[in-house]
Amino acid sequence: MNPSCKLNLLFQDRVGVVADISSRLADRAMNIVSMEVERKNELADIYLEVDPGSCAISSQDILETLSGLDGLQSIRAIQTLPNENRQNTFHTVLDNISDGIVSIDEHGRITTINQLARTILNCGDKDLIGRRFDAAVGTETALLQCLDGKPYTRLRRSVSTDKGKFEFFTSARPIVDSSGRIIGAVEIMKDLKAIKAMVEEVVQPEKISFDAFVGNTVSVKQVIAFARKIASTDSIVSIRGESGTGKELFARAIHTESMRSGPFIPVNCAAIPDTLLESELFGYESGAFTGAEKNGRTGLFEQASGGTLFLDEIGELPPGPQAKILRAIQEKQIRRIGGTNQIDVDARIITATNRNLEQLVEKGAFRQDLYYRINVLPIHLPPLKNRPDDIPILAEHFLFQINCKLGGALQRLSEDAIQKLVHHHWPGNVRELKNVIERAAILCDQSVIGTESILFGFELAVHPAATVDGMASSVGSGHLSRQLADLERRIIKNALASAKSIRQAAIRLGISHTALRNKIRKHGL
Ligand SMILES: Nc1ncnc2c1ncn2[C@@H]1O[C@H](COP(=O)(O)OP(=O)(O)OP(=O)(O)O)[C@@H](O)[C@H]1O
Repeated sequence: MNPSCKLNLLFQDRVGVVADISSRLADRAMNIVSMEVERKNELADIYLEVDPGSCAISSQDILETLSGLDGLQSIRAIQTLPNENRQNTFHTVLDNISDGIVSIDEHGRITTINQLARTILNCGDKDLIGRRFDAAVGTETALLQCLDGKPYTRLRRSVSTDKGKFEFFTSARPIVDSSGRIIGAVEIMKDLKAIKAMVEEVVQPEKISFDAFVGNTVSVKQVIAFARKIASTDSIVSIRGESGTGKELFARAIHTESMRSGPFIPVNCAAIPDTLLESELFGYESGAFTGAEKNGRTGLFEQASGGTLFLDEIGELPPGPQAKILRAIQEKQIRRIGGTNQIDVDARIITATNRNLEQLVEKGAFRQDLYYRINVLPIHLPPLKNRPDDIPILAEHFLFQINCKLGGALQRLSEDAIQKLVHHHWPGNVRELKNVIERAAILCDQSVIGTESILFGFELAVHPAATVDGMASSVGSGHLSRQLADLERRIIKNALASAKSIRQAAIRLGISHTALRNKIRKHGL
């Protein structure tokens, strides 16, 4: 069979151009496979695909056949017609999106199906276009019911395919023409594994970048710009700011941006008992002291080598460790307790404190030489009350995170609720805001969170419904079973919000993992 020939002809626009082309080709027994006409000003741009039929006609013959036509300005052979290009682009886009998509016409015949939908529906590379959906795919027929005007949203399905088991959420909508008549339906499938990975990335991103540090005010933008500049250096950074202003988050972002290959090791200097501080920081050799691990232990300085050691609450360090840390920073070497060798450590140091280090130095509670050593690149994180414009976006950010974690519908804050947040003085800074929003999301079962669910610390004592204990005392009206179900839902929501995983929440609630999963499903959480 001879290959088809594709041409682009440019004509002075006139009546009968298309008819003339058709009749010339018909006279020579050549068939038009497709023709596209684009009118531009006085010109007609015509794209043509011709099947030369069984006769041995070359593309040169076709060019000659059409060359004498009235008004023809140019004629050239082309590789693809515009519609083919559009189709190719459409299929490439469709195959590269992360949802499975299949559409059918009004008779239930497949009109589009992308690569992911083929995988999920286990139909490989079969030619499916034009085939009845139920005959071709055979898994379920809900999409066909959509042709009767029955859409569905997020139905959970699972199928076993030769590539393994697929669990997915599927939604479908009828396709209507301009008069409202149903002319087809489209189904969109979301792979559950991909959704879970995305939720994890949102709720607990592996790498914290400055994008995770939410804030649009000038002061925040300035500290981020400064931190970006110095992130890749080895200099010690000292982050100052009230409790809950995001010092650790910021330190993690600097570490990520520094591109150091080693780990980020956070140490809360105030949380480690004085007697253990040195062994934790510098490690020890075997048999260094009674109760020590048999094979000795690597300290946090060594663990952070090649990465970042984050010394949080450095202002709380007792004098002994202060001197040793100073030496380790200056010499870039440590000696394990009970050891004789100096060990090289290449850890970038970031310190943080909410204390006034200058006052501590004055009082003699913090070594002056250590103060000067760590105060090379100070960064001050502003308290939340000084940047009220950031409150709404931070609140939306935390609400989105908790909604993703709880898995229910996305909520939003009412304008009054936002005003209540903006007018609070935030002694606990961003951490307090995060807690307030999480509590509101748990307390409120509506899609819009109002002021009554925005409760600050001082309001909790007088608002019984804000605690799980209080929930039981907030007796409403309605059948007991309904009220109990409502209470159960709130308790589960609460447990899920405060636990790291469903398994952990189940342990806290004293029920099995499966029982909790069933209840989560029952309550649509
Ligand atoms: N700008 C921000 N954007 C997003 N989340 C933030 C921001 N600031 C703080 N957070 C969140 O608030 C919580 C408290 O932040 P973080 O622990 O970093 O504060 P901190 O200043 O180190 O507190 P502390 O001094 O008590 O140790 C964390 O959950 C953190 O992710």
